[in-house]
Amino acid sequence: EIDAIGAAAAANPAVDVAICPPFTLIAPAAGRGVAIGSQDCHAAAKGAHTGCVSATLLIEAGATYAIVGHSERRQDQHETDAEVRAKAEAAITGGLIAIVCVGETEAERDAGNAVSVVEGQLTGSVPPAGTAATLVVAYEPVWAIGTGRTPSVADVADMHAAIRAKLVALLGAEGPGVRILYGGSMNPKNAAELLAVPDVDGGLVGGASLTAAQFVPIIEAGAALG
Ligand SMILES: O=C[C@H](O)COP(=O)(O)O
Repeated sequence: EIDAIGAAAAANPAVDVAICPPFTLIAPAAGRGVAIGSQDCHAAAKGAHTGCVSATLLIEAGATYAIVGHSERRQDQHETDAEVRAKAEAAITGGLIAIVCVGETEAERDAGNAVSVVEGQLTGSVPPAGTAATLVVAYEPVWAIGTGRTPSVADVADMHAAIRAKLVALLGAEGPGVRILYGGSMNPKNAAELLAVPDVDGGLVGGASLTAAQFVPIIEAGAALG
């Protein structure tokens, strides 16, 4: 699958394509035509942290990106905003591009708090030294991950506008250039519509990234938007 995705990346050079597999698959996936990222990055550059993987080790294995603060880690490993920021800082300092994930739960959206929750996560998780070149933000409503449900285009637009405004407030001149990804049940059918929303600069694709048949049309949808 990865070779077919690599071919699609080569055929669509305007789109930055990366695969973020489990740690054990980073080295085998590297060097096959598509950028590689990790699904976590330890907050310390080195030291005695048995079982953890640092930015240095990730780069040695072939990674150029690191996802930090995915909602599953915030939930399962109880990662806080401060820990996510420390991981993002370690990733960036180590030479990786950090993909910082944020997103509200269904209960938080139902309560009308989605934007304020995400703004709070950004305030706590975004490294102050993040730049357009070293930082990516991924908005993933928790209730949309792996469920086949997505927010309305209007809700995505509202959230991404709020994220952009917060990034400008936090990072000043770097804020407008930070790429903001949408994630949560993106697939070949809805990708073009979601990617066309203002301030949606790409996707963080889970299930539909597992096969070239599903992922390549999403890459092509991004390329078609220029
Ligand atoms: O890690 C991937 C994202 O959480 C999105 O997953 P999904 O596209 O399967 O909903």
